[in-house]
Amino acid sequence: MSGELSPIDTAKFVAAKRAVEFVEDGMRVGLGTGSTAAWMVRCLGELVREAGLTVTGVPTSSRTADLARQQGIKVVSLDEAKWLDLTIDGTDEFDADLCLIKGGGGVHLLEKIVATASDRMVVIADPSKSVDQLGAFPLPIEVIPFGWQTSKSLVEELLTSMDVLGQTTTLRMNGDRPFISDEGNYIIDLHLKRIGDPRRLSMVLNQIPGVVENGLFIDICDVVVVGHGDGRVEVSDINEGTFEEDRIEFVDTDNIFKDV
Ligand SMILES: O=C(CO)[C@H](O)[C@H](O)COP(=O)(O)O
Repeated sequence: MSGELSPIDTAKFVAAKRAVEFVEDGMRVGLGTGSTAAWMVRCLGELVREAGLTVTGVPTSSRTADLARQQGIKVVSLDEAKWLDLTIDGTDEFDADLCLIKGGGGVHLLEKIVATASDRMVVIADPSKSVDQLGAFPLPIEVIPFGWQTSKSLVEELLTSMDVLGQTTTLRMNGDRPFISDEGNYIIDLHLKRIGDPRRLSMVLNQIPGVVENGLFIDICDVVVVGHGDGRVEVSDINEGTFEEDRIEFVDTDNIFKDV
């Protein structure tokens, strides 16, 4: 293993390295957002440059689009690609059913649209993302700026009848201004501590008109690849009911930091 990477970066890197093995020549691939997904974009870029792999990428954020282009990956919009073979993305939490909380980076709306338009979603994670029950990580909801305080109050009222442990809600900030998503919306974080019924919560949150989308991914993720700091990788496929262990022996980070 490389001595240059911290254990957490090694974990993210090996998960990403293993996940890009799912990508086949000619595939249209959804590219997630976040620090783990960035490793995946670099690993994919390396395959494009060094192994001649042909892929078309649909990024889930402007950040990922910039990185993908820098890595030599062809980038198109979702409507140009129409449908995707595969999406690879990070997560903030995943449970045993491969339900997720995403949106720590504020782009769960685009991530959910892209993952839902894919034959398969592969999630890459370090072990800290695995939870028995979702909810320790704040659940983001993207809301329309118009009447956002009213939408926030409606969400708070709704939470009183939900199976959750905490009910605090906060507007996500960027310094002294509200954080603005790529789509021009606000993000409200729900500090729920424990979510008893993620499926129901996801459905009812999206019934509030000002809520565009919540960060719960239910029945969307097919495979989770968990990397470890010592190079071990675990691959769980919920549809096949399989679990495999693997190891990435050698981490060569020189190639993946090359720009084209
Ligand atoms: O959902 C996301 C962005 O909206 C990210 O995938 C999630 O926040 C994980 O990020 P990281 O890999 O940096 O821990």
